[in-house]
Amino acid sequence: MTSTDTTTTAPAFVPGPATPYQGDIARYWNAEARPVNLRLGDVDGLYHHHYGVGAVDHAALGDPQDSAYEKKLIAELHRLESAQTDVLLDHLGDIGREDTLVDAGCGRGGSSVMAHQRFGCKVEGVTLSSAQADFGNRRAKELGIEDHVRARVCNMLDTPFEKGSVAASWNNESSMYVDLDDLFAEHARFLKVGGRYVTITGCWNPKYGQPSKWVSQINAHFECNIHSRREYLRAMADNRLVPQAVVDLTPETLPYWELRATSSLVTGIEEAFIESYRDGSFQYVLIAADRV
Ligand SMILES: C[S@@+](CC[C@H](N)C(=O)[O-])C[C@H]1O[C@@H](n2cnc3c(N)ncnc32)[C@H](O)[C@@H]1O
Ligand SMILES: CC(C)=CCC/C(C)=C/COP(=O)(O)OP(=O)(O)O
Ligand SMILES: [Mg+2]
Repeated sequence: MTSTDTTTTAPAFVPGPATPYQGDIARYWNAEARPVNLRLGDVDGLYHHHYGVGAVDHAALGDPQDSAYEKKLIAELHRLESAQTDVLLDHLGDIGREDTLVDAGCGRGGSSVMAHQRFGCKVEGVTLSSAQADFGNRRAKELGIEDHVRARVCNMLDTPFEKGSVAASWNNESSMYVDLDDLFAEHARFLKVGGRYVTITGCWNPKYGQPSKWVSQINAHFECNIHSRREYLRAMADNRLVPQAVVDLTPETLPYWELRATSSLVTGIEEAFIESYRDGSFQYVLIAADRV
């Protein structure tokens, strides 16, 4: 058979979006090509669609007047985004090479690749975007890990994974696109009893009262629907997910945003994140939960 002979393989069945909203989100991510994501990913081939955590290494950045400064700034923002994934992976518990993990809302697959590189396990990513799934599968092939890391076009509320078959799963900045009860019911279905679920997410702070104007601006910018911290905890409790750790990463992510706001790659959403984190209306949170 030649590489162009397709007669023996039927094309995979890809269902259409479950709702018109999901069609909007698929179109959004199919068209997305912001330099702030592609140029950061080009640093080492890990492509993320999430934000960074940790202190800025000012010594590594050097003098802003230096001609190499912009390149160093991009590398530093990317380092902080990969550090965010490391924090998420730190909370997955003991994962073995034989385990399967699910990356729900996997984007271009950066977190999936890092999980495989750390644990040697299989990682199944799902995204609404065929462009993202193709991109992630192409990267996995280039890295020679396509038998362990795979992305597919699939609604994370209705996945093909068997009941109780998954050791751990996560949503890395992807839970603001779905109803949390539906989301956690699906994770609880495919996770093993004793398995681990982790989310890193932006959520509005019930202590503030209602979503602030900044939160509304972020929702409009990304066409998403940010939930409150209370909604996360309630929906987990209702779906056999018992929080083991709730970590407020807001102070850890602010330096990333303050640095990003000085770069040439700004997208215009920086002020909304900085102001809402500062006024306490919005929080960057990690929740790790046991499937009981
Ligand atoms: C902000 S990106 C995060 C990507 C990735 N988790 C990361 O950290 O790089 C949001 C992702 O959620 C996905 N998504 C949104 N709703 C989804 C759904 N119902 N099913 C599957 N993926 C979904 C989008 O396709 C996109 O890949
Ligand atoms: C914390 C919250 C509320 C996140 C919303 C989800 C989202 C769009 C994340 C970043 O994606 P990206 O990396 O594509 O965005 P950008 O282009 O701004 O870097
Ligand atoms: Mg980004």
